[in-house]
Amino acid sequence: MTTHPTLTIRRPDDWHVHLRDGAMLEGVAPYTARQFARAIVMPNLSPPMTDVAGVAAYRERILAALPAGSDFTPLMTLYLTDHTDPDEVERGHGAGVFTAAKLYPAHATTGSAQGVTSVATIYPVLERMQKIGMPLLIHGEVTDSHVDIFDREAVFIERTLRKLVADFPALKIVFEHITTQEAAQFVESGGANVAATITPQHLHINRNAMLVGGMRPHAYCLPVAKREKHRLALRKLATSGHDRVFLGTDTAPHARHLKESACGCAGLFNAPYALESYIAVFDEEGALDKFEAFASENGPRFYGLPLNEGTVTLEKSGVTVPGEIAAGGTVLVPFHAGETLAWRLV
Ligand SMILES: NC(=O)N[C@@H](CC(=O)O)C(=O)O
Ligand SMILES: [Zn+2]
Ligand SMILES: [Zn+2]
Repeated sequence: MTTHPTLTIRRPDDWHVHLRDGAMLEGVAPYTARQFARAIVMPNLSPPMTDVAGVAAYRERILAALPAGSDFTPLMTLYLTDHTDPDEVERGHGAGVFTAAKLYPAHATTGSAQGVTSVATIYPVLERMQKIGMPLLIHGEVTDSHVDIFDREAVFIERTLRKLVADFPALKIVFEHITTQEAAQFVESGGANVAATITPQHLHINRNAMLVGGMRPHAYCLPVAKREKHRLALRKLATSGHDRVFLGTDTAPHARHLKESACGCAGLFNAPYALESYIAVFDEEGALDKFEAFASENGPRFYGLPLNEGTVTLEKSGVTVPGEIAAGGTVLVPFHAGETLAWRLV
């Protein structure tokens, strides 16, 4: 009998997920709950989650969608708009309903039509968040039609993020799903209050995966995958052991027919094999000793939350990802569809 190498780590969390609502929520939530103890749940539903009552009710729907016996904890977020009231933010945070608030520049991504038109309009909200110690999560892309889509993250750093960080030196900021060398450098050289999440897809693929040999909608997400040098910079940062960089899958399910379309939706469904996808990268980079910090320690430390008790074990015995997964009365194509990954969650 051959014995496979194994790796046991403290139970991990996912600091960026889209669980959706209704039948889709019921279909996808068990995949995240199987791999992670907690997850930051993004608020870009339609309509978006803009108040305490709405977010509290959404949390109940998530808990109701979990498999019997699951101890998964959804950590909820508020969707910021031009009209967000600082008092509502503080009330929801104080009541334990909002873990964080999410800044979507208006029209940057899926479900961002009611996002913030100019960061200046929410300065009173950011003042309050800084005061009460509530993290700000940012989809960091400009939406200016004159800016090339591959440059939108790097331009956001220069036009918006540098000033934001300077104006709110004590505000905890998570630069979500970073995709560029510029973002990696910004976070690495930033202060103790600036962190980033990195998705599995941006560690595995560059833009060729989307465009070579035909248009491949299942590799399309936002921010869009960039050229190879950016992927390599992200891999270096993720596997470096840097303590302000952590796991956030950005699992974002869209029905197959809505992705395979003349105007396909942005987002990858990576929840079912997320840990398998990440650990492949750490193994390839010779950095398995850094995986636990990235997956299970850096996130809770940055958010000021306790580390999870318990462990999960991964085994280097291989797992083949199915070509499609039925969920929510429709069909989803998972990230790595049809591929065999070296490690599997035991
Ligand atoms: N990442 C994506 O491509 N899509 C996300 C939105 C987001 O995180 O920007 C979605 O909700 O579908
Ligand atoms: Zn986003
Ligand atoms: Zn997202």
